[in-house]
Amino acid sequence: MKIMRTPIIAGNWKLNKNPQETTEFVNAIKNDLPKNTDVETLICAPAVDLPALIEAAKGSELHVGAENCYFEDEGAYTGETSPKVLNEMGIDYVIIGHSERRGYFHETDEDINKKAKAIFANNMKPILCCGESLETREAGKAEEFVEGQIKADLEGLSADQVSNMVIAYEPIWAIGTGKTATADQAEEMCAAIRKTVADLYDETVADKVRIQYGGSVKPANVKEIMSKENIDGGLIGGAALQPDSFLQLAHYKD
Ligand SMILES: O=C(CO)COP(=O)(O)O
Repeated sequence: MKIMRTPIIAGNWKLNKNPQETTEFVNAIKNDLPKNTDVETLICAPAVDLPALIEAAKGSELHVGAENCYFEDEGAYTGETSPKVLNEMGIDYVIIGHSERRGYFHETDEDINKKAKAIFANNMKPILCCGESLETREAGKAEEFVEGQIKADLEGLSADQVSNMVIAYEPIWAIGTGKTATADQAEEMCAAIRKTVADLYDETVADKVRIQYGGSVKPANVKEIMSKENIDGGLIGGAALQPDSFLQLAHYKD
């Protein structure tokens, strides 16, 4: 029996859309979103689009998120985004540890852990991404690898914090490739992540933390993925860029 955690359907726009496109997208979806208590919806946009996203989403069910931030609130860190300012602007969630940031921008588990702490210190919630490469999966080491990421990234976080955050399992080989992990593969890893949280904290925390799957989620496969016991949401790239596709994902229960 699936424990009831509020499902969370989130778009990660990556480096796509400008402020005008952001406003147009939100205007196209905002009156047709599910009630927050039924399915939580969220768009995570590039930092330069956040003022437009926040303005357009005002008064609607849509939550607003950033794709990244720094772990310091202020100082001499040219080019970085302050978590303090994101909170002041009205941001709810911040994605951390996406494989693109780990890979292209050399973010370490230590950086990601500091970011998680900074996000909580600023009253927002992290969406912590984890996931293995194809090479690691083929070597039979996927679970061990992801467990290592989770342990390092959650280091020093309280039970209450972890209960309120989101973890996104995104196998690198399924991102933007059209190659989805099967719903069973996704479920297997999400269950392993929940068990890691239970081992690090306790069953209550593990029952509360929401775990998303990400990697080629689309309207055609979202229902099956969301039917799995340990999957509480989707973190969606490509299929979250078009309003009609995002609405179909958000209404996967209908
Ligand atoms: O990386 C992802 C979301 O963070 C997944 O991207 P796609 O849905 O385009 O595969």
